[in-house]
Amino acid sequence: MCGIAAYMGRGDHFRILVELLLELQHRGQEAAGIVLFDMEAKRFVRLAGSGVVSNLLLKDSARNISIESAQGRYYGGIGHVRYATTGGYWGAVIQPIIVNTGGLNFSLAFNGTIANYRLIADEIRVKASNDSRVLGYLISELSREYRGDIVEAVRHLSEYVIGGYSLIVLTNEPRIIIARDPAGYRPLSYSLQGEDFYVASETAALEAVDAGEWSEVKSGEIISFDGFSLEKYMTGSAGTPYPCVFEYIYFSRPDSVFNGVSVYEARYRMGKELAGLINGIEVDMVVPVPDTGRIPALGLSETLGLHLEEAVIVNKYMGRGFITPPSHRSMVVRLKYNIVRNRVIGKRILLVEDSIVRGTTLNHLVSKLRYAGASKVHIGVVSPPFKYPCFMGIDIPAKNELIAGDLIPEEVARRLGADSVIYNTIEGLGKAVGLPSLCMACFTGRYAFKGLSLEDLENMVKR
Ligand SMILES: O=P(O)(O)OC[C@H]1O[C@H](OP(=O)(O)OP(=O)(O)O)[C@H](O)[C@@H]1O
Ligand SMILES: NC(=O)CC[C@H](N)C(=O)O
Ligand code: SF4
Repeated sequence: MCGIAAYMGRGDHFRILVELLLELQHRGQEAAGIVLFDMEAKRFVRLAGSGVVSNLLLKDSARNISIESAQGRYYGGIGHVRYATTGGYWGAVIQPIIVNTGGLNFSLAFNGTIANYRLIADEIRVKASNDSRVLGYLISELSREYRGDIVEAVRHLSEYVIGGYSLIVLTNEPRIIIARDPAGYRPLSYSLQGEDFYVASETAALEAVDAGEWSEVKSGEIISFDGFSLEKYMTGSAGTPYPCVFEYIYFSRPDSVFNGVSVYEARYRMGKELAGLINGIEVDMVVPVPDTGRIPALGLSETLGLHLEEAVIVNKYMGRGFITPPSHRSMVVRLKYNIVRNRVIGKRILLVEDSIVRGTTLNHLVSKLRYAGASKVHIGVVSPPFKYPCFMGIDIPAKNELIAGDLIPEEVARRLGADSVIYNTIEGLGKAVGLPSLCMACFTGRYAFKGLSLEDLENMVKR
């Protein structure tokens, strides 16, 4: 799940984009990039590299760009933090990318997955090992069909794409175009203050940089800003929205609002829903798995009147384990948590977790709690069992990598070394979010792509 951002206005473009990306760092830690439009040279300037956003500031060219930006040389810019879902990890295909084909020159940053990118690449006869480049070429190809009109190209994108996307395009006019796919899987929000236009994946980022009153881009909506006027369009094929429920469970910041629903409140209610399913076990305390497990643990402990103990301490410099590439994931998770021993010795613990996907986190944590002296370790998890892969922007892997793929909760508990695992229900989760429709395909196996089975989608991604 990547983070995307944009700014066009009278302020210091580079500084504002760095700030927005820092506020979106939780959505991608593998690479970061910024593209600005240089008004004097009439060209794009790009600063990009592997790792977190602060690494960008250490690059040789960052100082110059920052000085020139403060002097007002740039007008319009976009940024990206990457968490890979296709192609290679870390620095492989860092966004924003720059597309320069057939007379069109623009930069693109996108959040999501284009599951059929290989098929599209064959069709439009381009070579690409990653979906972002193919998406760029497809927008370019479609724009040519519509006499260079990128908005019209984006309006028709969903007729070709299988997957999910929120995207930002910066043209060399310059103009910023932002869009969410018709299902609205991924978040995107903006704020227009006079002539200052701010865009960020999440509302919390806009609030944190004081961008003023924000709005969310609607599912299927396309917005274009040229520095003076803002125009809104709708994708031709806009249908039922299916926002990603995993944004509420884990991905988004709790201080964000997604489709008008506070992520904090949704997480709190998930904990309340789970509380109704805890019976037949005796516990002395509720212990959250930090960070994301904290708010559901609060909802659960307050509902059951149980003591909440922050007995798992997190090393925040390790980042997020789930979005760490496989080569480093186990090390990150092993070093990320430590236990406050005197708080858990001889205690019966109910560990509250937002999600169990591969089981990496709880494998480490349950054994650490046992070693620290906990007498019982039960696990309450506010999402239902993850059983199916995601093709819309989250690296939820093939069934055989999912711990609950083929196992019942008792077997999952045994694998993790826990006394029991209690999962939320699909109904309880839906009720906690409270929207009329949601994507929950990773729990149900029901994808919103007409006529395509799980097998078809898996084959599409593999080929
Ligand atoms: O079963 P797994 O495959 O380990 O995935 C699930 C875990 O990963 C996430 O934590 P993460 O460390 O990414 O982020 P957080 O600090 O925001 O909780 C999530 O909160 C779970 O703890
Ligand atoms: N998490 C994302 O949105 C990833 C974007 C794109 N699919 C990539 O892998 O680079
Ligand atoms: S399958 Fe799961 S992770 Fe993917 S978009 Fe749907 S709810 Fe989100």
